[in-house]
Amino acid sequence: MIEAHGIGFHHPGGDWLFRGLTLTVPPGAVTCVMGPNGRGKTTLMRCLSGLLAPKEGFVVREEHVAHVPQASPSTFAFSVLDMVLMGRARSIGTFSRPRASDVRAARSALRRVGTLELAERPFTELSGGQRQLVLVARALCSGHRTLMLDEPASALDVRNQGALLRVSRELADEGYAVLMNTHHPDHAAWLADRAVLMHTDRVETGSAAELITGPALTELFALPVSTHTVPEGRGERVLVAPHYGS
Ligand SMILES: Nc1ncnc2c1ncn2[C@@H]1O[C@H](COP(=O)(O)OP(=O)(O)OP(=O)(O)O)[C@@H](O)[C@H]1O
Repeated sequence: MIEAHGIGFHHPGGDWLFRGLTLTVPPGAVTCVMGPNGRGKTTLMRCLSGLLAPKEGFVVREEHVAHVPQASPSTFAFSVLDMVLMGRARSIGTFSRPRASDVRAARSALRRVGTLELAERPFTELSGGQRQLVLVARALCSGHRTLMLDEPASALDVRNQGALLRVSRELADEGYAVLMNTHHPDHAAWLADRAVLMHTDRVETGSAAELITGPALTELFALPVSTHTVPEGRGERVLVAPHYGS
């Protein structure tokens, strides 16, 4: 659980990205943050996880946060398994060797995101999408029950996007607090229980069902967006259709 009380942030010499923002990232739910490029989604996530200190207000965290950054190249050719084991650095200790239970947890996290067969490969040789999935496994392996994922699907093919969405849903159903920045309103419509819409002039927070609507997304992205309800499984699914123009 994370609670932000009236937080605000601006970079040195920059305008306020948000001010007076109060929101909760509750356990047992997925909260999706959406907004245009450069609006401040990553900055907000870094304030919530403790990587940045807000310039006003304060954040209450019940426990450590597992943060999955936007996929970035790694300089050192660690094996994928070692990369995931780094998620357990706090429990392993700086100069100790991982225990068998740590290795089991790392392999289990890799299996959960469908990348166990990559365990012995050097992380530097993976594709962008494979790296993203391994970084999610590293967060899972940490044992922390608050997960923050910064655009985790940006390099994934549609099958792996589906796998990531299903794992995120399962984790929330198991009681994790999941916060996800996404450029895919369709993903948010499928996954989110709660939403944070970072409009140009304000930030809205609330239930996903109320906030993720055609008119709200049209305003958010300054582009016509419609939503369509279609049958899926035993329920219904909201499809989001941006109208890119001709
Ligand atoms: N270290 C920094 N110093 C100064 N300005 C910064 C710094 N980091 C980010 N910014 C600026 O803050 C604003 C918000 O950046 P941020 O990365 O939070 O946006 P975002 O919504 O996550 O963007 P995107 O969707 O493109 O990833 C941008 O205008 C960016 O240029």
